[in-house]
Amino acid sequence: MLKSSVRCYSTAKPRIGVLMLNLGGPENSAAVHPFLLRLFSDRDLIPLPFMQGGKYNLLPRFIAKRRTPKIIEQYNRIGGGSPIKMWTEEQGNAMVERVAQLCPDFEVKNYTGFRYAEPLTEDAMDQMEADGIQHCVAFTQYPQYSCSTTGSSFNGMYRHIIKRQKEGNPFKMTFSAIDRWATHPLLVKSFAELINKQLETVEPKDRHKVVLLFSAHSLPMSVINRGDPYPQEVGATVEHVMKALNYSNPYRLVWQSKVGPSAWLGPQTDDAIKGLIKNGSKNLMMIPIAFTSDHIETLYEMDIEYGEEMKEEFPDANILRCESLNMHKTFVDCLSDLVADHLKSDGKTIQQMALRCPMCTNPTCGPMRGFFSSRTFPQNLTGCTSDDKEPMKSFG
Ligand SMILES: C=CC1=C(C)c2cc3[nH]c(cc4nc(cc5[nH]c(cc1n2)c(C)c5CCC(=O)O)C(CCC(=O)O)=C4C)c(C)c3C=C
Ligand code: FES
Ligand SMILES: [Fe+2]
Repeated sequence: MLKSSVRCYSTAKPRIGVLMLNLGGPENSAAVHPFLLRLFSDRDLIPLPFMQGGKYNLLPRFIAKRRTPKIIEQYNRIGGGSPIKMWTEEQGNAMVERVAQLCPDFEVKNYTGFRYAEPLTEDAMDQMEADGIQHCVAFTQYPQYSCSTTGSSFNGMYRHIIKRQKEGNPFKMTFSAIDRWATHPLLVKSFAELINKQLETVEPKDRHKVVLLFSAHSLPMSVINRGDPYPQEVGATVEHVMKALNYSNPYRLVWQSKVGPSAWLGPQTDDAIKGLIKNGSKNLMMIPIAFTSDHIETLYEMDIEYGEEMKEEFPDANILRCESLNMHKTFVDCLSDLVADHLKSDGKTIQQMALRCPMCTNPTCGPMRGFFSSRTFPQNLTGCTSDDKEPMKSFG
């Protein structure tokens, strides 16, 4: 629990901006191609061959253009676009309302910073500075850390900070980061509550037979073999949730959304569903364990591809899907607690941030990690005495 004993002596409240980082998604058909082009041009996500050529490299353009019609079709099936912006803004608004109660000594505003769709992270950072924000908390919306997701957003932020420095227009605001929260007790509680809610739709006699299929976005094996912490952190979330459920049901961790022909971490969610049904498990529940809201991966892939279409093939099967975290009350409390804890612990980031992947060869990862892991709040922001501060909790 948070103590309410932070004493502040400055009169004006420090202005904190919480930058909610995520991948983003296209809001309409016209936004699909620019989204995919940014995504396939990101070397922190996909180290394609011949990537050194920067804007002259044609491979991302070729892949994005070829993939666009198929992805437009998928977004059309879920209403024309991704709801990720709507959810991120609603979550952020509710979060700062609660943080205002938990941390009355700070003035806190939320911003959305997407990697591949608008509002872009770099633009959001510029906006924060223009709004007079004194300190930016880079708050990843991926609970489990991967260098291809949170790492990519942080690298992007770092490059933008350096760019403005070189242009002679450095940021005045300071930065700190919330980089991972895979085992935060309120995240775990949120999942347990939503799973129980879904289990209640099953007849009591069959409830304990439902196989809980925790499904996370997969990663290429090249990323796994580099030593990326994501699979371990996703596994940690799953184990904490199962413990909260008192291991009430059989369960497995499976991986979805493989892209392209290279090897990705498995088993794939669709193969696992088919295999389990063939092996006699008729009651299954998919749980999106690495996403904080609905978007194409839940609404199209899980609900349509693995839900509706699978039911045509296996009419006897009962394939459920646990609701996404979206605006679940306990989840909003989770986001608020993370930010409040960060502010009250003086923005100290955890040691984990300084550790690069054992096989990392990306020269931009080093400086970025050093930058964020060494950040603390400037004293004049909080005006608090040092013995008031609590150590930041680690939820990695
Ligand atoms: C934990 C979340 C995610 C990880 C890890 C991740 C890795 C990853 N993704 C791609 C390629 C694509 N991802 C796409 C969409 C997409 N990815 C995530 C999350 C993670 N990605 C989300 C939430 C979404 C949906 C966005 C929305 O609709 O709002 C896409 C675009 C869709 C498609 O073309 O299939 C691609 C491509 C790679 C290569 C990767 C790891 C290296
Ligand atoms: S890829 Fe993980 S630290 Fe560089
Ligand atoms: Fe993805």
